[in-house]
Amino acid sequence: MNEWITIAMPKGRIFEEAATLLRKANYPLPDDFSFGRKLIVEAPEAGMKFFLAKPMDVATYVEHGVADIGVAGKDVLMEEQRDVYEVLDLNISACYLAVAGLPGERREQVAPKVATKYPNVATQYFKEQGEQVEVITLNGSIELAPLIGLADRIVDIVSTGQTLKENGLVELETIEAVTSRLIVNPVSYRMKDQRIDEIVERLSQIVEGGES
Ligand SMILES: Nc1ncnc2c1ncn2[C@@H]1O[C@H](COP(=O)(O)OP(=O)(O)OP(=O)(O)O)[C@@H](O)[C@H]1O
Ligand SMILES: O=P(O)(O)OC[C@H]1O[C@H](OP(=O)(O)OP(=O)(O)O)[C@H](O)[C@@H]1O
Repeated sequence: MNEWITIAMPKGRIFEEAATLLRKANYPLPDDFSFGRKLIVEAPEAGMKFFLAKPMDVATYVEHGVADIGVAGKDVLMEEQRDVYEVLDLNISACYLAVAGLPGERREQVAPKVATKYPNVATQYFKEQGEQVEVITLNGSIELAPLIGLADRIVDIVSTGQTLKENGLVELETIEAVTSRLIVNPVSYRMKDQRIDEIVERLSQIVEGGES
């Protein structure tokens, strides 16, 4: 067998779509690939070892080289700014980052509070807009912040818009489109270039063929 490739997979909503891509690319994945409570699964025939990580942590594992490659949302890559190569847009888990708030929020307010799971993205965005804000970092349920008076606006992921709608919030500005990306550790790319190129090629055929 060739050398092993270690892959960091994100738990949660991206996982199934990424697993479907791998299956379509004909990688023989083991029966326990749904992981359950297991965190590491091997696919010996494919020469691949997978581990399951929090989506926000995938780029950290890849940067440190404990994973050769990984699947991460563009939102995570923008927030984390890790030293990894972003080699392929997998075109899955599409959503976007946006600014939202209560309807009629006074935009001229001095240094409004902005709640978000993406403090770096929010800070950078408002700096580019020339607007002074106070960023408050939360770990989830971001839409709650303006409803209970913690923040004036939020920066968060929007997909269907359902969460904003059900909580009476409105989108104010779009920041960036988000899809999941294949990322690679720079040293792994040098040491295992043939194997990684083959994976990128097989996955890109599925993505470009509109099969993802
Ligand atoms: N509503 C959504 N629709 C589509 N993609 C989304 C949505 N929300 C997030 N994503 C994408 O999926 C990735 C993972 O989101 P997910 O909600 O599974 O994990 P998380 O919220 O970061 O982690 P956790 O819920 O475990 O704290 C995000 O980084 C983003 O790229
Ligand atoms: O536009 P929608 O389709 O409603 O999706 C957007 C919601 O999905 C994500 O939340 P998630 O489900 O990850 O929960 P969280 O609050 O724990 O981040 C995101 O943070 C929004 O709240």
